[in-house]
Amino acid sequence: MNKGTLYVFTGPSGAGKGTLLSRLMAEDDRLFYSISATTRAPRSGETDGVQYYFLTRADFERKIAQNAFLEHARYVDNYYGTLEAPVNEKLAEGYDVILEIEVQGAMQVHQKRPDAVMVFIAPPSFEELAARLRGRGTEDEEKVRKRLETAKEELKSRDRFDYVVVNDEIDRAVRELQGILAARRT
Ligand SMILES: Nc1nc2c(ncn2[C@@H]2O[C@H](COP(=O)(O)OP(=O)(O)O)[C@@H](O)[C@H]2O)c(=O)[nH]1
Ligand SMILES: Nc1ncnc2c1ncn2[C@@H]1O[C@H](COP(=O)(O)OP(=O)(O)O)[C@@H](O)[C@H]1O
Repeated sequence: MNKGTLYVFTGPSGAGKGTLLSRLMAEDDRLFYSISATTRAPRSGETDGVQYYFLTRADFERKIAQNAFLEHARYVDNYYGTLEAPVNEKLAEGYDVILEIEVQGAMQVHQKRPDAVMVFIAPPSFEELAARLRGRGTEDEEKVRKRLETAKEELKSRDRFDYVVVNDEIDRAVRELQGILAARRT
């Protein structure tokens, strides 16, 4: 029997998911942030086991075959996935577990765990999304373009979520997210 609640946070790359969630995590010790596995290369400053478990494609595919993933998807040129065991452990311990994942994976979780709370983080506009992604400076222009192409599709699925939070101003958006969590805990 799960004691905690599973939250799925989705939204296009550059919308500000990481920024908002790190703020949320810092102020709430009942939350557990699920560390995903990925085949993408670490960015400078990223460490294995902190931002992601960085796996080779062969290791990732082995884990798919072992059914180790709650969900997994290909995003742009890489695999990303949520390992199921730690999520279940933390929910059983009473933590609210946060998944920060893209849309295809979010829909898989929605199917498998209908009680998961689905939250879409949206940028104020497509232009602002592009500006944030370029401003972050973590991807070269070709990868930025691919992410923005994917974002056009992802933005169409916002209506399939329980909540849509527009990340216009960080403090305001964090307060809105805190309100969603508080409503689920009463
Ligand atoms: N399906 C799925 N998507 C993930 C997972 N982890 C991260 N993602 C998503 O993959 C996309 C790319 O992530 P990343 O390369 O770290 O870029 P960033 O999120 O823009 O910093 C983002 O939309 C992430 O939310 C996961 O475990 N499963
Ligand atoms: N509300 C906001 N206003 C302006 N810039 C923001 C806002 N939220 C996030 N950013 C910036 O936008 C970029 C993308 O945010 P990030 O959290 O990395 O997005 P995601 O995790 O969704 O890919 C970062 O450079 C971040 O500092």
